[in-house]
Amino acid sequence: MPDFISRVGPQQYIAGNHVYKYLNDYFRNNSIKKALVLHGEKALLAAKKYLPDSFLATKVQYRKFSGECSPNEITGVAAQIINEGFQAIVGIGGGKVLDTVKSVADRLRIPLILLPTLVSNCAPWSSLSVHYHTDGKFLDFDTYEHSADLLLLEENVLFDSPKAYFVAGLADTLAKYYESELILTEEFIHGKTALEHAAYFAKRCQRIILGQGIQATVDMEKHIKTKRWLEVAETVIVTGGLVGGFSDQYGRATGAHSIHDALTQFPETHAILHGLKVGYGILVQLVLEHKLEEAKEVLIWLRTLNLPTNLAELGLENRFEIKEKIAAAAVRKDKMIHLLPLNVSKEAVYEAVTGVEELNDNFLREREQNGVF
Ligand SMILES: NC(=O)c1ccc[n+]([C@@H]2O[C@H](COP(=O)([O-])OP(=O)(O)OC[C@H]3O[C@@H](n4cnc5c(N)ncnc54)[C@H](O)[C@@H]3O)[C@@H](O)[C@H]2O)c1
Ligand SMILES: [Zn+2]
Repeated sequence: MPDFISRVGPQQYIAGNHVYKYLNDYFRNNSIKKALVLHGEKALLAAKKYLPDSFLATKVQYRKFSGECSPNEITGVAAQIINEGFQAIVGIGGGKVLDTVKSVADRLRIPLILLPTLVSNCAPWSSLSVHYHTDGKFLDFDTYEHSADLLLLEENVLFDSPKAYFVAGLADTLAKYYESELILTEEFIHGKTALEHAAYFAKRCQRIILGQGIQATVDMEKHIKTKRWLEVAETVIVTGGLVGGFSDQYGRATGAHSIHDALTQFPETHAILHGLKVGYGILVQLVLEHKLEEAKEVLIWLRTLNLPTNLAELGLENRFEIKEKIAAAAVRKDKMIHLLPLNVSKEAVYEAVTGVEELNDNFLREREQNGVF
């Protein structure tokens, strides 16, 4: 087995205005006469006005997504494709729809076309799917040899998509830098071109998101589509995807995502979007690494975006039992936190969670002293 495998990204990637028009060319160039479109309901509503009025030589049929990227859904979609002779699959939606069509395309080895309708994570870019049981419980994930054949990022659809997912996507993408920093060290990546690229893209995620993420969110609120907004959106979808694409197991989730996973044991956090729990996880990881200045920088960034930075804002009490449960779950043997080149114990995570509370208290105290309320 090779040391690591790069699955860089889609064969073709087009971002811009009215890019769905390219679908007709793509179908014609690849002699696709019949294609199935799997779509979310809101996703299709958002995408519809940018889709071609008609498909020239291709019969396109729409199928509504069941809501979960489950083995049942994948088998059902694959069966329809086989029974009705579709030659390609198109996904229109968020990460769950895209992950489903990726699994179907891998199973049937047919062309895969992705039209994401959210700026929430790098699912449009990556060659992997996260699978769930029909009831929404996590099942497993699968990586594929083939990436998407075509990825179309329609700026208008993405710009009009819900801001909450965008902001959560920023925090999730920011984590890519902090989670891989201790692994993709200068010494380790030296001379390994793919890993050097991964480290470059991870750093770029951090720089663009900390530097421009807040302003891009304001642009979205004011409904002013700026170059800056586009750059930040592509950072979430493309640059974030390139980190994992180039680095395989070395650029995976580590500390912040283990804290995220530990938080999911509390029903109070279920309604909080994935990226927000990961954002809090970055703080815990940085305190664990004793990087208090960086933790403060991320804390200010998160607070400016009104994202949770402490237990109370996650709906949890700052109590011994809660912190103990978070620490115990985060350091379970199978957790990615152990990929960090640190000896991470339950006690250390407990201390880090406590440290994040102190960081919050200090920040609020300083702010009060400076007369800002
Ligand atoms: N494959 C990967 O590399 C990867 C990476 C990160 C996350 N994921 C997976 O992605 C999933 C999460 O994806 P997600 O956050 O993109 O959301 P999602 O696919 O769960 O969709 C969230 C909601 O947004 C709605 N929606 C989609 N487009 C919309 C639009 N334009 N306007 C209004 N509503 C719209 C959907 O109908 C849905 O209700 C999880 O299953 C996660 O495991 C996969
Ligand atoms: Zn994540």
